[in-house]
Amino acid sequence: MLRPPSMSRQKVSPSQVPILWSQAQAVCFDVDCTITKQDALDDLAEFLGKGDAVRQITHQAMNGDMDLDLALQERLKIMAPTVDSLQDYILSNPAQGRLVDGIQELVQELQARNVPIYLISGGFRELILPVADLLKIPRNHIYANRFVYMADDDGQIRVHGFDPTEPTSHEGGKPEAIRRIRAQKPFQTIVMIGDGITDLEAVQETGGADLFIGFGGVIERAKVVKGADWFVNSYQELIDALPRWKVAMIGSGAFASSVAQMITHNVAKKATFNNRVDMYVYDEPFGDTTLSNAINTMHENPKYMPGVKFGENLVANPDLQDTVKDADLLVFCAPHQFLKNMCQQIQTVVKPTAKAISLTKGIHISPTDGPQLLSTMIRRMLHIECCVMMGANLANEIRPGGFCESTIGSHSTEDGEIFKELLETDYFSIRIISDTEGAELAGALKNVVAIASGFCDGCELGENCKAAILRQGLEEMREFSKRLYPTVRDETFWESCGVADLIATCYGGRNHLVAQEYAKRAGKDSFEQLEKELLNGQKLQGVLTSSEVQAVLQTKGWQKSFPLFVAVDAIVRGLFHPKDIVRYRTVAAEAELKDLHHVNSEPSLLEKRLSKSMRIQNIIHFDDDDF
Ligand SMILES: NC(=O)c1ccc[n+]([C@@H]2O[C@H](COP(=O)([O-])OP(=O)(O)OC[C@H]3O[C@@H](n4cnc5c(N)ncnc54)[C@H](O)[C@@H]3O)[C@@H](O)[C@H]2O)c1
Ligand SMILES: O=P(O)(O)OC[C@H](O)CO
Repeated sequence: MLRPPSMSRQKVSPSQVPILWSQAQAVCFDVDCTITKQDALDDLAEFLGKGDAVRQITHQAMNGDMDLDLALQERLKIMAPTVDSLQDYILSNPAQGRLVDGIQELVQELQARNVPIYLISGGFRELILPVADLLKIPRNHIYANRFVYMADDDGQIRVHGFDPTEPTSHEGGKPEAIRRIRAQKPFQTIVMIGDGITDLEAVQETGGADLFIGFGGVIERAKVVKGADWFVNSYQELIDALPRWKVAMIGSGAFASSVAQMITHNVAKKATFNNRVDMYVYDEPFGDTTLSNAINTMHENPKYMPGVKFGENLVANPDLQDTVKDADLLVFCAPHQFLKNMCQQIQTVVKPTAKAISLTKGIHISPTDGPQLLSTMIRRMLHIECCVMMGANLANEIRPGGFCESTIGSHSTEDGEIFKELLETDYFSIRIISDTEGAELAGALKNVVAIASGFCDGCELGENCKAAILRQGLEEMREFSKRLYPTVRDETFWESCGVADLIATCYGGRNHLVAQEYAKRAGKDSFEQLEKELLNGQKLQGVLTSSEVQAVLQTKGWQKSFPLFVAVDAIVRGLFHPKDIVRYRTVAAEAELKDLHHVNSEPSLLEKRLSKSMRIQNIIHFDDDDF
């Protein structure tokens, strides 16, 4: 008996086992009798007519009763396969037929959660490759032995031994392989799954695995049963214990409802998600009941998106804290003026491990920190990661049979993939980019250009003029974003979140619609009145965003570089007629003068948004990480 007694290790406490399993950042599998039904060397020996002798040695080694390298040498000596016989064996034993029941499903479930999988085997690489390929496990995730070949006197090329530099050719090879994996990627939690004593060893050494799951579906070894943190005979047990993302939608307006409709159907189909979706509803009376009650009875949002059916797995909840408290994935889709207050309400109940995505378009102006991206505000207030989804996605056009594209901006590819899995459908196609800031700013700023386009159409200035406004708008969106964040990429503006959203919103959006009516009525009715009259409770984002953009321009002294943005704001404030959008460059210059001489007028929207102290002390400051 060559191995040190394995029982000295303190086992993981039973309450910690499911937690570690659900938080596994990488899972390592033994191969023989764990992923495949046989020990490949035993099977090869059988194929070569040397089964009995080899099986006996394997059994001794797997039970920890024989030195590993000696066992390997002995078995190879007995078999001495030629290259041709190895090929014959591999071809006559396709990987599919060698797999243990349930392993393919477990591997797929882990892959769907972006958990990297490694194979760590005392077996041989040549015999493992077809299995790895079938399971879509990258070949550089395999730690296994390699045959060494030599030509015999009779001209046959035969296996002569093995490469002693591979970690699993020696005692303690499996923990060594895990140490090598950690050296490449600093995973916090690594799980090892296997049937043998050498697999159990992988958890017993410093730098080894954090949890050992013994697998007895092929062979049950008493020492492994005793030493394992968790012993299972079926992979279904592990699949059932995997976490399922629980989703909360924060918002219940038109777009929130269209998106919730897609989410409810996606989670019902995909095992990575909990089937129930909670939706926060800012409640209001609806007929003789409340909107949240109506949603729960009708399985649609009869006020903001009538006729679009949610799955029955959506639960509308007027209690914001209750909606988010168990959620792993938070989808923020409320008008941006309400977002800060919502974040304040849920600060103490959001799971620290939750992840967020913001679909909200706008910028937040913090009285202390100045302007912030909404994703930054969510990140800072809730201490969780937040990515964004922006795109040409008019809510009332999102439906089966239609088609649209959207852009997820995410610093983490993994988070981007999780949200893509949640949100993508065959009629809602998503691309992930890393330029989160560019995507978010494009989504917010296009609403300002949409107002300009509404002025064009309301004053019948023609398509040439509107195209010129859109071109200038796109240019200012790009320039503004890049000045705030030098990392913003030009290419982002060619994505759905850029030019496509600009076009959709300037032709079919609510900002365009209301600005057009404002122009038709020559500015006699305020945007606030028109919003009430035309949108049935839906909220405009462009007017607020316009004033928020002005706050940035004025503080930075950038007005001259953004004449369209300045002109839109001046028209919205009633300083010019909407038809003046056609001469936005001169309007921008005149607006500056008008503002200077307008000392006794009503405070502008911009002034209202800036706190008194900020104006007096002129202390709006922009730290690098505010943007
Ligand atoms: N509608 C679209 O086509 C669309 C598309 C893409 C992105 N977006 C963005 O998504 C965000 C949400 O838009 P939407 O269309 O889902 O909403 P909406 O404008 O249709 O509805 C307004 C929502 O605000 C809620 N509300 C009203 N007062 C509130 C308060 N005091 N506190 C909290 N909530 C309150 C209402 O109940 C309603 O759910 C916006 O930023 C918008 O720009 C909208
Ligand atoms: O209807 P709007 O103007 O709020 O724009 C809707 C969306 O942002 C379009 O993607």
